[in-house]
Amino acid sequence: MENYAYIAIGSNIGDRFYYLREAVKMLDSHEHISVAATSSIYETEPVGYVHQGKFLNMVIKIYTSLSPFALLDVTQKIEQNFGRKREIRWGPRTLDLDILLYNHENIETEQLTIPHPRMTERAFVMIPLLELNRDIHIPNVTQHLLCLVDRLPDKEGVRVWKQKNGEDVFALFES
Ligand SMILES: Nc1ncnc2c1ncn2[C@@H]1O[C@H](COP(=O)(O)OP(=O)(O)OP(=O)(O)O)[C@@H](O)[C@H]1O
Ligand SMILES: Nc1nc2c(c(=O)[nH]1)N=C(CO)CN2
Repeated sequence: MENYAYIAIGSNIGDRFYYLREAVKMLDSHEHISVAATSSIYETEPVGYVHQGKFLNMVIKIYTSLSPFALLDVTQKIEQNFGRKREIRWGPRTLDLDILLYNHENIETEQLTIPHPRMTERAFVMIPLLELNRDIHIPNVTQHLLCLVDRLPDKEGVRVWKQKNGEDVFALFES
């Protein structure tokens, strides 16, 4: 599994914790994906379309032998598996998986953009990402990421909901 990727996971309908856990389990059970690290889980105020419930958000790091497009196919199938409906842009969803980074690649196609185009504007993504790797480098971003996050307007709405517990990927889910 020669490639790494960071994936943001969000849910704001139903049993949000269940959806996050199942998404991580389904990714890890794929023969070409191995989950290497999970952030804490954060409860976050909705951004964009604000008339919806709070989200649970987290970021994970994976290793994979899949191409970025094959990985997108897997994440979209997992979303569909949990009955995600796309009704309102940035609206409520049982499960949302965004590929943030794939190695150090820049990809710009209609189907897939990496780095994820809105990731640096979103504290609900950047705070868990920096928890996993404070020294992470995002292609084409020259600003210091901690300064960047400090200026994000949604930062106050991001609170730890379940602290990461130990090094085991699934330790988080056992308590
Ligand atoms: N890096 C990426 N990760 C996931 N999907 C992506 C990415 N880049 C482009 N897409 C495309 O975005 C499309 C719409 O995604 P989606 O409906 O999840 O958007 P959203 O979650 O409502 O908004 P946002 O993209 O701002 O998070 C997907 O069908 C997918 O093809
Ligand atoms: N707090 C929060 N707000 C959002 C989220 C999300 O995951 N968390 N996802 C969105 C669309 O991708 C739009 N707004």
